[in-house]
Amino acid sequence: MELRVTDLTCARGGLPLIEGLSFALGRGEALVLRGPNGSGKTTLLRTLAGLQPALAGEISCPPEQMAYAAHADGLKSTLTVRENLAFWAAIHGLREVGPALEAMNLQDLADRQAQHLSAGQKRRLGLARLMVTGRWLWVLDEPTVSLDAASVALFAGVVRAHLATGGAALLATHIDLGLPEARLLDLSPYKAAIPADLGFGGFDGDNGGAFL
Ligand SMILES: Nc1ncnc2c1ncn2[C@@H]1O[C@H](COP(=O)(O)OP(=O)(O)OP(=O)(O)O)[C@@H](O)[C@H]1O
Repeated sequence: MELRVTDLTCARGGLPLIEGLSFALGRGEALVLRGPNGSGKTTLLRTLAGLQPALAGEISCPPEQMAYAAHADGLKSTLTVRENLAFWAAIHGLREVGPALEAMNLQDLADRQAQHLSAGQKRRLGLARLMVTGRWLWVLDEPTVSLDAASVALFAGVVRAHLATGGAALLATHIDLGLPEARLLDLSPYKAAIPADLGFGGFDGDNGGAFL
């Protein structure tokens, strides 16, 4: 099983951002997306995860096989850390949350409500959630935001363990995760041409869609 993306075009706000993108990601592999702010990394991940349609191209793997972690952690604020994990585990037909608690160093916080966690602790819980989905393909958007160096290292270990058990990970990140085995995919060559029918100055891809 693998993720195969063929000749993909993605857009945000109605404007194509990436076009002609093809790559493959198999089990046991990690792929890190690279590209400057606004180059479309989040847009690509959202498209793969089925949150928005592709303008063109093919994605071989359905969103149901992916665990997507976006900027927002998607936590239930009044549930405890353990209850949050149990909630997600139940949705995915799993029961065991102990290894996920341990892997992201959450045991001492297991009975604390998510709303009372620090930003980094919330992020650790959001990442521990990946482990109770049972899904082979992790699609991760800036997973290390708010994490300290020790937690980044913990997370790299979790990803490595996932790869070792036949998983795969596609990540957008600006930092060095400490995963030297990961391949890099630079999105710069796939930058979409500005549609000619815009008819004026251009589009600044990094300012939220303001026209110059
Ligand atoms: N909801 C939205 N509506 C319209 N345009 C958007 C929206 N969200 C983002 N954009 C624009 O789409 C472009 C691509 O954004 P995207 O978030 O995919 O880039 P990115 O490569 O992930 O950036 P970063 O490295 O800053 O996280 C940017 O120009 C951005 O301003």
